Amino acid sequence: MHKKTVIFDLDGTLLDTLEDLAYAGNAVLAECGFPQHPVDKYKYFVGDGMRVLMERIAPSTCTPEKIDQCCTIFNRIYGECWHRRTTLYPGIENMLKRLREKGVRLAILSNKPHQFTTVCVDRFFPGQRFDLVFGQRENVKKKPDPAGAFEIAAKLDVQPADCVYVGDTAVDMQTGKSAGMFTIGVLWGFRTFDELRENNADLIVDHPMEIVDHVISAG
Ligand SMILES: O=C(O)COP(=O)(O)O
Repeated sequence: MHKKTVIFDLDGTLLDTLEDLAYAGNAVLAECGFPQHPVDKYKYFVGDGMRVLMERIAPSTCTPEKIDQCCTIFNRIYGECWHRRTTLYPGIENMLKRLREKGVRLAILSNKPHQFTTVCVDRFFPGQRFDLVFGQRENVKKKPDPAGAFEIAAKLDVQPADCVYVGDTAVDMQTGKSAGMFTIGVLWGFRTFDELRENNADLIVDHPMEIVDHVISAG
């Protein structure tokens, strides 16, 4: 197998963004006078975009208008703290370097708001390592809809079947599968082996170099 394009999820796959996301989420709740959540719970709140994150962390009695207000506050607070505790997972830098050396094209497709996705990539992956970077954009259906994955394949002029989608959640596996891509689930992110397996991951890995091994069949 030599798949020439690899599309990555961002939060929980390339970047450990959990603490900054939880800090911002809890600061929104504090500002609204709502109860906060332990950081680890955010592993399950994150993954379906900012608005769903607000719906999950706020009390279920919140009106859509209140959720709008939470989104506005989150944008402000996360806009200040997004880089404070965020780091690359171990081995990511080397994996990307190896894939690049092998001529593999690299892209990112995240449900993180697009502007935050691009600032994170610029800051943590300087040097234009990616051919395309898409966060959640207006007028493009978010994951698990395959629209963004199809758009990347089309823009890079590759067949979806020649792409690999790498992520850490059910949403990621569903996205890759509905786009007709080979899916790799990673175990260093926010979710479990069982979640990835139940959502039809083609391969589940616990070290980034396993991605290189499986994308580049020989050498
Ligand atoms: O911000 C989110 O909801 C998730 O972002 P991700 O798609 O990069 O995991």
